Amino acid sequence: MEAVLEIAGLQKTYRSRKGVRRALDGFDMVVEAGQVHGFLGPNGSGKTTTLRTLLGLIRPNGGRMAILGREVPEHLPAVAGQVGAIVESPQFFGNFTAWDTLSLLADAGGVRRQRVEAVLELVGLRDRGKDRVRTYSLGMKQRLAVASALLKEPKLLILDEPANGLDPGGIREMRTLMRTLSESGMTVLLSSHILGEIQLICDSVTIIAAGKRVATGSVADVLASHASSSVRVRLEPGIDLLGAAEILRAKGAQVDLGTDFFTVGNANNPAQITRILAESQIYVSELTPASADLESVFLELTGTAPVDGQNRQVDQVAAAGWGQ
Ligand SMILES: Nc1ncnc2c1ncn2[C@@H]1O[C@H](COP(=O)(O)OP(=O)(O)OP(=O)(O)O)[C@@H](O)[C@H]1O
Repeated sequence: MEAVLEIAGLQKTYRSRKGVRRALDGFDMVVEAGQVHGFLGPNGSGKTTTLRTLLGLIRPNGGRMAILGREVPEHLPAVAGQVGAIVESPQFFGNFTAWDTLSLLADAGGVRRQRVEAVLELVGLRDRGKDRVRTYSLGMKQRLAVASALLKEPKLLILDEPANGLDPGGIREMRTLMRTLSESGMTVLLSSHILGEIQLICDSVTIIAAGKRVATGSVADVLASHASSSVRVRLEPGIDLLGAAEILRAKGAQVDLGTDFFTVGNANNPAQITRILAESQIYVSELTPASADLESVFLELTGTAPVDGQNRQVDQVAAAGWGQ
C-alpha cells in the first residue's frame, strides 16, 4: 500500500524561560492511502505539535516527514493544495454567513463556487448556510471548519478533534462523513479523544505518549495484541473488593472497580494477581481475560488510567510493568 503520510524520528523541543520541554522524542507514524487513521494520545502527548510541524507551522529539531511522497516542509508548497486541515479551532468572521466565508476561501484558493454548495450539503449546513456565523452553535462552527477543509477536495484531510462540541447525532453524522470521504478515496487523519468513535470510524491507529509512538496498526491488531493483558477478577462472596484492589494497586497494578468484580489492566502475568492476593488470604474465584476495547488499551499503553484518590498531573505517565 502507498503511504500518504510518513513521519520518522520526529523531534521537537520547546524552549522557554522555564527551560526545555521535549514535546516529540523520535516520533514515527505511517498513514496508508485510503485509510481513516486515528491519532490518539493523552493531553500534552504531542499530537498538535506533530500536526503543526507537519503543516509547516512550527519547525522540528530533527527527523523526517513526507506527505504524498514529497519531503516536507521543503516541498510543502507542492503538496499543500492536496491537503485539507483543521488544527485548532479556526476563527471565522461572525458577521459573515457560512456561504460568504466559504465563497471567500474558494475564491482565494482558486476553487469553483459550485463546490461551496457541495461542501455545505456534505457537512449538513445547507439550510443554515445563509445565516451569520455568530448565530451558529459550537457544533455548527465545527461543521463549517470541516467544510472549509474540504473545499479543495484534498487527497489528505487532517482533522484535530473534529467531533469537539458535536451532539450525539452530529458525532454520528461526522462518522458517516468520514466514511463517505474515505470511500471516495480520501485519506483521513483524525485526532480525537472520543475513543469509542475512533474504534468505530478508523481502519488504523497510532497511539502517542510522551512524544513517542507506543502502538500502531489496524484497530483490530492493536486490540488483539493487548487483549490478553487485561483480566477480570471475581473474588469469593463477601470479600472486600476495594481492599483487594488496594493491595494490587500498592504493587503497581491498574485496577478498575466494577460492581462485583474488578479489572486489572496491565496484567501481563495473571498468576501474580492470585499470588499477591493469596498472600493476604484473599482467594480468587474467577479470573478471565477481559475483551479489550480501544479505551482500555489506550489507558494501559499511555499509563493514564485513573487511580482512586490521586489527581493525575499532565505529563505524568505511569510505569508499564508492576508487581516485580
Ligand atoms: N508553544 C509551546 N511552548 C512550550 N511548550 C509547548 C508549546 N506548545 C506545546 N507545548 C508543550 O508540548 C507538549 C505537547 O503539547 P501538544 O499541544 O502537542 O499536546 P497534545 O497531544 O495536542 O495535547 P491535547 O490532547 O491536550 O491537545 C505539552 O507538554 C505542551 O505543554
